Amino acid sequence: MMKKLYRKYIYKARLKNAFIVADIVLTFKKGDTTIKRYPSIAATYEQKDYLEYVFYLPQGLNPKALLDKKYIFSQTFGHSYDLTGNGLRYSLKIFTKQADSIKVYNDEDIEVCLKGGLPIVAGYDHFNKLISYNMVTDPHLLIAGETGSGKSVMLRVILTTLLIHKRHMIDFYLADMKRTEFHLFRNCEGVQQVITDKKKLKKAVLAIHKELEGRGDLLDEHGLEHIDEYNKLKGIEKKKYILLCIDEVALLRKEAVIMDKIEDISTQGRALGIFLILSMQRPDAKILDGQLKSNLTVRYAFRHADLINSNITLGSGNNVDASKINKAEKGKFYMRHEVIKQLQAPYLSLEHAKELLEPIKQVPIDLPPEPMFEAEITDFSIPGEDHE
Ligand SMILES: Nc1ncnc2c1ncn2[C@@H]1O[C@H](COP(=O)(O)OP(=O)(O)OP(=O)(O)O)[C@@H](O)[C@H]1O
Repeated sequence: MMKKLYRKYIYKARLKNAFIVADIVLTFKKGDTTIKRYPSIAATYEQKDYLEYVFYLPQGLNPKALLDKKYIFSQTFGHSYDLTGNGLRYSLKIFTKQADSIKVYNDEDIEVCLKGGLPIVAGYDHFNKLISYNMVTDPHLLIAGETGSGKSVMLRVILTTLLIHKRHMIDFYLADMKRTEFHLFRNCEGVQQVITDKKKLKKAVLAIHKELEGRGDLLDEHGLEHIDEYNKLKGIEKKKYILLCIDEVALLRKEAVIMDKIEDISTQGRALGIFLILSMQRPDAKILDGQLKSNLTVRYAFRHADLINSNITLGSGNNVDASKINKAEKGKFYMRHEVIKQLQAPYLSLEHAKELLEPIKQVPIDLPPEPMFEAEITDFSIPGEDHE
């Protein structure tokens, strides 16, 4: 009993000290006296995997004073924490146990992610909840991390999930610049092209860019703002979403035309239903310079080489360092979405993915190659479109 009380005292003292050090305080004058009110710690609960604090901000203290200084929690307790609250009452959970290192991809958890939009799977949080987000609202994703940190498995998870559950909504263009992974998706329904060389990629990117411009014109003509609105019109041919996924985009750093068009897609793709997933080992400041980087609003940072690289991917000043992820912690990453969270990617082996994709494999037909990308570079039409 005594021990427990003492522990609670120590816990409270640590959090109180954090408030003092970060100056999370309401200061006001009463007569000649300056009064300081720190948040009041109402309770501490020791749970199996975490320690929870409940605290209240003093009335009159802008919650921004707390949220701007959240860094103090990672400085005091490490990165495994979760802060939630309503402007007055807050819960701060400090996780004492790391989540299990392997979470096998399973239908039950994926099912929960499938409601609404285009679900992009991320990973398990501290509550063992599989987090995902909607690509229609957050259209472009960057995945970065050192070799062997889990990027390819992550892409396998994302693409397999989309192919199995949402292929009727998307045309997939998958560019595998390392020629290692995407053969898995060849001949799957929905996959328009698996591309492994720069020349073909250039044609594909130019064609997608042409489609981007065409869709822009269509929206202008109809006075609409989003391709989803266009698709609700009667008597039109619906436009599917287009997903361009490029593994190891850094190999394209000298390809000015490709990079230029990709930047355009990143700027205009949201409204036009054309989305990007780009992955790279080392976050390349040149490639990620300027517009493209700011348009890749969702970022997954697996283990990075150092803090400088981590800052390129996640942004600086957030007190998160993806180089601190241990080499043995495969599939662990920071997701930058609305906030930065540490997650554990589901593990999907190649064999398991093959098994899942088997029912949607089409028998390859020995026909001449797709006209869209094999034709002369002047032919930028998208298959399935009507042409005069
Ligand atoms: N989510 C995960 N859970 C458990 N283990 C994983 C996970 N992701 C990857 N691994 C393990 O790490 C190994 C390397 O992963 P992966 O091939 O995805 O790395 P990578 O970042 O793509 O590397 P490279 O850039 O060299 O291709 C996998 O073969 C697997 O054993």
